[in-house]
Amino acid sequence: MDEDHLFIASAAAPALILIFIVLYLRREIVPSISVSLEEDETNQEQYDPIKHKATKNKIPCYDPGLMTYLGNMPADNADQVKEKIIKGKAAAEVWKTASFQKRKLLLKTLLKYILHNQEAICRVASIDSGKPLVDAAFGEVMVTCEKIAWLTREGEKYLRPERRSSGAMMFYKAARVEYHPVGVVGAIVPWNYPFHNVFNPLTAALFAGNGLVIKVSEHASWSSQYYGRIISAALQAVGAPADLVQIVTGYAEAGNALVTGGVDKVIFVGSTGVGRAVLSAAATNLTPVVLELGGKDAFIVCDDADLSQAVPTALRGAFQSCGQNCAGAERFLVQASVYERFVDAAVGVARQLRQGPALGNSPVDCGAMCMPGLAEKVAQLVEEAVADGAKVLVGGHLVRHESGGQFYAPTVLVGVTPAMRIWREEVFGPVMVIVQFKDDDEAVRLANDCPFGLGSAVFSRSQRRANAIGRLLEAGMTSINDFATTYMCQSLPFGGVKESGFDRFAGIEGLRGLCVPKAVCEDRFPWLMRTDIPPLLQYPVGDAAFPFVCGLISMFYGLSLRDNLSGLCTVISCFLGGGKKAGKRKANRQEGRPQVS
Ligand SMILES: NC(=O)c1ccc[n+]([C@@H]2O[C@H](COP(=O)([O-])OP(=O)(O)OC[C@H]3O[C@@H](n4cnc5c(N)ncnc54)[C@H](O)[C@@H]3O)[C@@H](O)[C@H]2O)c1
Repeated sequence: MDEDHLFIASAAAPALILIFIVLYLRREIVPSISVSLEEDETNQEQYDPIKHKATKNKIPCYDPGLMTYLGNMPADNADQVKEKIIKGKAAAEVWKTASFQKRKLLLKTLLKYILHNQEAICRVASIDSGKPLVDAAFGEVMVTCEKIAWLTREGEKYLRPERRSSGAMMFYKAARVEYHPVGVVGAIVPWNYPFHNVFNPLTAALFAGNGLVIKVSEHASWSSQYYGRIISAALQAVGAPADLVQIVTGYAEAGNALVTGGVDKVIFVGSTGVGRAVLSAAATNLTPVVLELGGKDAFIVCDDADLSQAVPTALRGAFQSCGQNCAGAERFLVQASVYERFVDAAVGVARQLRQGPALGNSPVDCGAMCMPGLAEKVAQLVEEAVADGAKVLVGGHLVRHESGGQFYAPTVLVGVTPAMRIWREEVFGPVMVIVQFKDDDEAVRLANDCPFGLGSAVFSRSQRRANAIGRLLEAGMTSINDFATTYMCQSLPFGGVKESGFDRFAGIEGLRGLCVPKAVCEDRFPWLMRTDIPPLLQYPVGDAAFPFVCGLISMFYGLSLRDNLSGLCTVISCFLGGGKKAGKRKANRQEGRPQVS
């Protein structure tokens, strides 16, 4: 090395070390939290619906697969819910000024905990809902991690004030939208994904600067105590107000109190029937509501689809979490020429599915039905369809497991017609209904012949064809050559049309929906131009006021140059003539002289 190089190297080395030191000191330290799981250890007592009867104040909890009794959770009454809302409001007042850096730190603290405790989270969710660990890893943990990753990466960009055009007439004004937190969000969620259903509204609401009062389902309340401890620890670790998140456990009364108790926005995730009740209760205080309701998604397989891709995806769409997915595929529409092959392949796999308690002694593909009575409801829908001419190729019955758990067998059903109840009603269970179609028009007609419109999927080797079909589907979401991927792209809005609800949760739209979009307009060049009302428009207006305004309108909005120029001439002539008159009247007024008309 010559002397020059030696000199450069000796000068660069300290600079590099300095840069590393600065970067090291400036690195973000995400706090670690530790949360005890001991209190959630299950006992081995068998759940007994008579001995462990639900009461007004008490929710008995049990594992729907093993049927072990997990203990009771308190059922909040209306007053207790209102107290929680008040606490949440006070905390939200403090949190609304938290910097984006702090909000991100809170979310990253949660993410860090989740990543280091994936197994514990999946086990707790499996115990509470009956789903296998793999399904919990997908539907509870992975989507939550993606949501946090998106919020921390892109959320700030969409909540910062956004410039808007001010238009030709207002060229001298600067316009923008500011996104201010709504205050306290009230979320009411179902039982199907106990972990994700809590952390989904929580992460977005808190990131947008709000507090959250969340009511979990009476059918999956037990795990909420563990989530509550995670949330408290994370809030404390970043110095956020302790009361920022309030968890409500209870029945319909508690849900109703949350809707009517003064929250600033309601996110309701649940059935269409209860959604209607929530909407009508929210009308009392004119509280805005997002409704994320039921679904009965169509899954369309065209004759040119790659069946080796479509069939495994279809099976996951039908049997993930035992079909207890709002955006689960329920109606499989398959083109006639590939129908037999599709059915044979699906039946071949469905026959091999293992079912049982998620945390039992042997591995399972399908778990239990979380809600009591749901397995029987599914059985009734299938039996009725069979009585009307449908044919069960696999399953089609309740499963009597030694644990006594709530199981319905993974089922493949063909020969279903639109006249049957199972065609129109949400099953929310492991039933794959496969129907043939002739051509693309018929596929679209069948898919849209449904009161729901949440998700949808289209499979074709021609992406153009799949998109053409997808555009015609009455649904809030469409995945092309895949299933439910729109939800893994967390920048996309989630929500449906028709009886699947309205407004959007998740994505840019959902995040901004948790804010008040405040319109702000100010002078663009305050040092150069101020907005004064021209004298002839000041009260009392001058004689030329009307032609002046008409001239302005033609000048700015005329469709031809001639119109624009003619408007300009009118404005100038009014200004020169009428302006004087009005100016004189104004001067008279100011001097207390009588006005001359
Ligand atoms: N679109 C979505 O994002 C989405 C996601 C998951 C589940 N779901 C739907 O949820 C349904 C299954 O869940 P579920 O059986 O728990 O639904 P549900 O409507 O019975 O209950 C949902 C929640 O509402 C509460 N509730 C009941 N009555 C209430 C009232 N009068 N006022 C306020 N709250 C009340 C419940 O206690 C529960 O917490 C399915 O229809 C499914 O499609 C939709």
